Amino acid sequence: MNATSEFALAASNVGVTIGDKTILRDISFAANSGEFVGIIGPNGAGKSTLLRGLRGMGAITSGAVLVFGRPLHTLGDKQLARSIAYMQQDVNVGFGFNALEVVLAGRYPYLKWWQNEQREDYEIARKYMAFTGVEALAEKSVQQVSGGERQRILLAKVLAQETPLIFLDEPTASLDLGYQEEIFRHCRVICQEGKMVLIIAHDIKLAAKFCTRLILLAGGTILADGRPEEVITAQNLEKAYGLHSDVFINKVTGNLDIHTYEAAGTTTLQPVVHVIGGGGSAGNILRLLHERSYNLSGGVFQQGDSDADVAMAFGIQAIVGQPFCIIDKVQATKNREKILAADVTVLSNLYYGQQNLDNLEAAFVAKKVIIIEDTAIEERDFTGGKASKLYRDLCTLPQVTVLSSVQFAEQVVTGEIL
Ligand SMILES: Nc1ncnc2c1ncn2[C@@H]1O[C@H](COP(=O)(O)OP(=O)(O)OP(=O)(O)O)[C@@H](O)[C@H]1O
Repeated sequence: MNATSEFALAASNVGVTIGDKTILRDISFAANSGEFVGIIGPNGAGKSTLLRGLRGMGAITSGAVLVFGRPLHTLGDKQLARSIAYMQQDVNVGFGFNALEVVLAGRYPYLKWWQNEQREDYEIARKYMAFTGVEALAEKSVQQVSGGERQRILLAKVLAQETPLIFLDEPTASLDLGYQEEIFRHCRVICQEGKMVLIIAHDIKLAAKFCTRLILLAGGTILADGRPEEVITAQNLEKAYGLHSDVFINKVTGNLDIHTYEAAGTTTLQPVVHVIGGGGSAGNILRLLHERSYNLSGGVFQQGDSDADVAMAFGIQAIVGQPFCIIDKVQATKNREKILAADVTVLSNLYYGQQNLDNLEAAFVAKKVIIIEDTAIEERDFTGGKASKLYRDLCTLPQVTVLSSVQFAEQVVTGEIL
């Protein structure tokens, strides 16, 4: 079988119907050797049915599957077993077998019916047990190993089959975070060595971190297929899972991250709110209001400031200035335009220096102001008293309400304010 000239795996218009129920329809994709493909999607989307069908274990009722250019149904059992190794979900591991015997069973496609495993088979089994870190368990009964150890033994078995394609159906289910990451890391190495792995995963963030490509299944068909950042979008998550979310690159981890929330307030017309902040003082306010679907803007934040990052992650329009620079005329004007356009302006528990004093001055033009005060202004004033005076003047205006951040959050949730 030529492993270089054709796609390793190609499905065209694959469908599965059981009885009168259509479980899969119009599934088309092609994958190359070296690709680490994650299949994600909600419960009942058809992921396991697809994997079984692609392995020739469940009847495909329409379409075609090619393995290195050859129709799946033309491959004999042993040929198929030398092409695709498949780790099923919740597989029963034979009672009374030790770990080495389980892994050795992966060598069956290479043995004649009268043959026992040869020295080479033992060497191969031990090699993959060492790779997945279970070599020391070789003589141990598989009934006496932990869930994580069991999964790594089964992964070694699948690898010992030495196939160019490896299908894994939720191999990380019930594993702790450490073992989950380990399985994905092993798969990444295997793919870098030229195999193709198709893995069903429920942990989208983990799949996005390790897989080179994701296929999102929903309602029995492919909703999205591509690089993780192309597939994992708020729109796709809403369509597939009915989830309200924000998808962003986590600055701490550098990985794609998802913030999910229960949408509230979408049925009524929400007021326009402008949040004045900076230095991390506005992040919680922006998140709270964004989750409740307020029409938001923010500023003037500084580049690199976490308030600017929160606004960007949530797609909130923000005015952002240079770090350590005085708010310039353009930013000051834009800030006032947003304040004037807003029904309510929230002034966060900001610390003031000369460079951001204009944020406080700008609040005077607002129709209605909610000041968030967690710390006395004197402790936040690095302007020699200028900010404190302005702040006290602002507090005396009739359109101003002063609340702690806890009171503000409570009143937003109960709908008393805004
Ligand atoms: N043999 C069968 N007969 C009838 N319906 C079936 C059969 N096998 C699966 N289904 C149905 O097909 C749909 C897809 O099931 P499948 O197990 O492929 O989903 P899945 O995406 O793997 O789900 P999960 O994430 O819960 O494991 C489900 O609605 C399931 O009930």
